Amino acid sequence: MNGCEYFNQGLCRSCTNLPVPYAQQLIEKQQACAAQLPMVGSQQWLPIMPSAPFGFRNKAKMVVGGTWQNPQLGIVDYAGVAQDLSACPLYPQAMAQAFTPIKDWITACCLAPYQIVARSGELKYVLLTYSEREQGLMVRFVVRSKEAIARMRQGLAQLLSACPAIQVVSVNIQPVPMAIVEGPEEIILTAQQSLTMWLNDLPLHLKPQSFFQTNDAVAAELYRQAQAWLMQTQPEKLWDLFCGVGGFALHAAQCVSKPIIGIEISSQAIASAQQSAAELGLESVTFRALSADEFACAEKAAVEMPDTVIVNPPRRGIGAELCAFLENSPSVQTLIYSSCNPQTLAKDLAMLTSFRVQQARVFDMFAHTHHAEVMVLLSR
Ligand SMILES: C[S@@+](CC[C@H](N)C(=O)[O-])C[C@H]1O[C@@H](n2cnc3c(N)ncnc32)[C@H](O)[C@@H]1O
Repeated sequence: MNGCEYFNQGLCRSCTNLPVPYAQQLIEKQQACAAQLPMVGSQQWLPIMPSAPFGFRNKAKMVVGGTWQNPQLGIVDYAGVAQDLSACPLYPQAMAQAFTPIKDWITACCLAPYQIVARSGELKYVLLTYSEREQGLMVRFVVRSKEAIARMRQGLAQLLSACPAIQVVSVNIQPVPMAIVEGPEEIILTAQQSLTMWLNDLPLHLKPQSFFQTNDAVAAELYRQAQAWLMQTQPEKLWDLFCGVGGFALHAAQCVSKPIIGIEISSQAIASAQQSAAELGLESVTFRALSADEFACAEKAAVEMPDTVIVNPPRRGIGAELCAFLENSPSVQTLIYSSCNPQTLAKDLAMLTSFRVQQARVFDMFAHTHHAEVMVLLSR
């Protein structure tokens, strides 16, 4: 027995490591990361940050299957057969409690689940995010077209009264019959436009399309670790590249009173980060919506360079251009690289030949899977 009936009955295999006792999973994950990152010496690894074994995911990505009269939220196989995963133990109870009212509402609005093979139906995914401190939910419905939006607007009050934890409801339009989860257009139905996530007592305002770390407790420790390293190195000027809604930059501003610039490609995420900075009265932090590569190359010609850079890129890593930029920017003495993909981290570190690893730590953001978040402190 491992705490998940779906796994035990062979109905879901997403948590591939579930049969391995959690303490052993941590040992194996640490070993796998160390093997992928030979540039980190054995003495440089700090103890792995564990996750709670269950109830830790602050977001759920549910494929919608079944029929509008009897919708299923979970996974759908290639033959179109749906497996409901509403009782997945990775979700906090408050999130799990929302699934029934959401299903009832799908029925009330006659939202037909999208059929991949027939290319019929409307509703593709339900995406949920839970804020523990607010005890609030953001619910996004990914649909094929705008056909059902009027019905959804009309029924909104019914959904909010059936599940008062829901604070933000939006509809994402994804017309393309491909595996991409969401499309560029998002229509927010509620007056409230963002959900406030709290980490280490900092408010981070999450809008529907912005990125947020999956596991609150582990993310909070990730940001505290970055703070601890910054306290040691005492930066004079800091950049946070790929800053999202500002997690690293806002935490850095708690312990560094020098100028901090956060850069992120999503203007929505930047608006959220600016809102947090204003609420916290942080005048030393500025945020700009730009591609990190473009910003770095333009700034090099234009203004003062930083001595410290934090990077937290998507799975592809920072890539050759940004590595070359950091290599060729002698003012950059300290680099903190947080990665959700040890493979691309290893590739990037191999290009950063002027930097040496000082410390590294694995964060078990994605328990029961082979995925790992690794953060590394480097100095020139
Ligand atoms: C792994 S997330 C990290 C977000 C943030 N650091 C955090 O802790 O939540 C990566 C972020 O990079 C952003 N991004 C993707 N490509 C980018 C680019 N070329 N330049 C700047 N930001 C980019 C994404 O929108 C996303 O918010």
